[in-house]
Amino acid sequence: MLNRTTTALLALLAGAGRIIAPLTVQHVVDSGFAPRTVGPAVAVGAGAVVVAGTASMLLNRRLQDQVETALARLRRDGLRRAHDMAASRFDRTPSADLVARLTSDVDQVTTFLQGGGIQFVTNAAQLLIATVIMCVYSWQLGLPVLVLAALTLVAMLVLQRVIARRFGVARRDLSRMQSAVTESVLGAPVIRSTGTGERARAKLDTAVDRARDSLLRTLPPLHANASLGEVAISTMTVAVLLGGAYGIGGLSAGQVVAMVFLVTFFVRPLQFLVQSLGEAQNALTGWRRAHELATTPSAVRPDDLELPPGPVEVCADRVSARYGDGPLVLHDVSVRIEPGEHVAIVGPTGSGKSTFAKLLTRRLEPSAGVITLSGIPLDRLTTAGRVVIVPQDPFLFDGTISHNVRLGAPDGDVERVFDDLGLRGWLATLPDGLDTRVGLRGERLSAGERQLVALARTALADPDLVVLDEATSGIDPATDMVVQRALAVLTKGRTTISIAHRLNAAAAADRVLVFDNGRIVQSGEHPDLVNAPGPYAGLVSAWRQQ
Ligand SMILES: Nc1ncnc2c1ncn2[C@@H]1O[C@H](COP(=O)(O)OP(=O)(O)OP(=O)(O)O)[C@@H](O)[C@H]1O
Repeated sequence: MLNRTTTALLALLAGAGRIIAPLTVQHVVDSGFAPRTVGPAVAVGAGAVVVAGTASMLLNRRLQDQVETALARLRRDGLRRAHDMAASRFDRTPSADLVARLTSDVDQVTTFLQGGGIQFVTNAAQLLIATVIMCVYSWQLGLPVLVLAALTLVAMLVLQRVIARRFGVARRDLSRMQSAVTESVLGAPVIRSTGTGERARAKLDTAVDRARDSLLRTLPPLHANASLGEVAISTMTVAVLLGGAYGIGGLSAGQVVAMVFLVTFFVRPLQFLVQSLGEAQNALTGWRRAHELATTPSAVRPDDLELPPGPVEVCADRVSARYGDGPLVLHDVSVRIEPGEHVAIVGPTGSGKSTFAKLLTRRLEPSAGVITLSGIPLDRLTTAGRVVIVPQDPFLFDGTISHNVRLGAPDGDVERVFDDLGLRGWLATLPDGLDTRVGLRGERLSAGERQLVALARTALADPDLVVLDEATSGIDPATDMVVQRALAVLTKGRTTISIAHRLNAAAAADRVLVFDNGRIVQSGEHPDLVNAPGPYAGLVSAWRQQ
């Protein structure tokens, strides 16, 4: 409350300080420029300017401080919520949208403030004070000024709409141009090798031209808006002077001059407020989008249960799944996986293997049926650190190998993990061992090496259920052997469900589940299934031919 009062007080001081000048001018004119009034009037005017300047500076600092602190909190809360978000929702939300909410949307507010938006408050105060003083001087002269101001306001708002619409188109064309530039740069090797440079450049030229034209179309209404302010000031000044000259309102010469000044002090903030309206709306939208993320209910519930220690039993009971409103892609899947069992999931492409893995890691919720881990329904469990998925192409952070494996744990443990997984030899081949930098998303490592880092990371997390999506390509035979050895150590004694794309991986599992068309159509040990009639025998013979 006290905070708000101080802010309002500073705004009034900043606004009123500027308006003292016309009053002192009136005093001097009405005294017939008597030397004894000029000195004090100048002193009062100068004092008012200093007070207004100081109040304005304090107000700006105060508002900027408060807003930036709030924005920092918004960013932090938003990121926490993004981390706490249910995996299924996180997967459905485009990552670009989440990133935008925490960066460019929040930046809109800062841009607005730095672009003078913070003077919104001072200008509003100035507008208010100028209106009151004008009406106190003479309502007969104040009234036409207010009527003209209302007409100007309507015209400005109409222009502002046009400006906003044209800027909207310009922003869309600019982002299309940015996408075209990004594609052209990232896809340069493809464009070069396919000899399609001419076509790619033509496409880019069109995007650049369109963005330029759209930006140019925003200029006429912007200029019209600026001119409108000048026309309004001139018209009102003439109205006040004519009114004053004909004695309307019975004003003294000094008061008429002061009124002329006040007209300027009135129209300028009006113009500023209307012009900033669009940016203020943008900033507000940005704020709202970030706020929406920061206040998303957390998916982590305080009454979530912990998994009992030790290897996990997995049970799916008549589970079906679909993506959004689409058709069912898993139908009535029922299976029980023993604690510590290694199960390989195989099947033709599109048969539902990854969908089943997504259900186990809650990146998708079943549309029917229940999945339990060690007897507890999955949606009642907190599984962080206990259930870990190793994807085909794991995400690596831009840092060292050690940083990517550790993610917070002490260094000693990292070395032990590499020893345990038999990866010392591989580490020795790297230029800086554990301190080798992996680059953005691990681009400086090969696909196989990224898998090794992910396996070490998983081993350090020490999970009880490992869901593994076996990498299908990009791994050379030598690295593959190292990966397989590390995998054997990692999965020992842990329940493991791996989506297998190769014969070796399927043959090494305790049991194979064969998916087809969203159903489990075969289940058993590899030697039994190979000789049994069914799709598995076909898959195996296809693998052998490869
Ligand atoms: N995000 C998604 N949105 C909509 N449909 C999807 C999505 N992901 C998968 N599907 C559909 O679900 C079905 C099962 O796909 P899934 O990825 O589970 O198959 P898969 O057996 O893992 O295939 P692959 O071996 O090619 O990875 C397919 O018809 C696929 O088109």
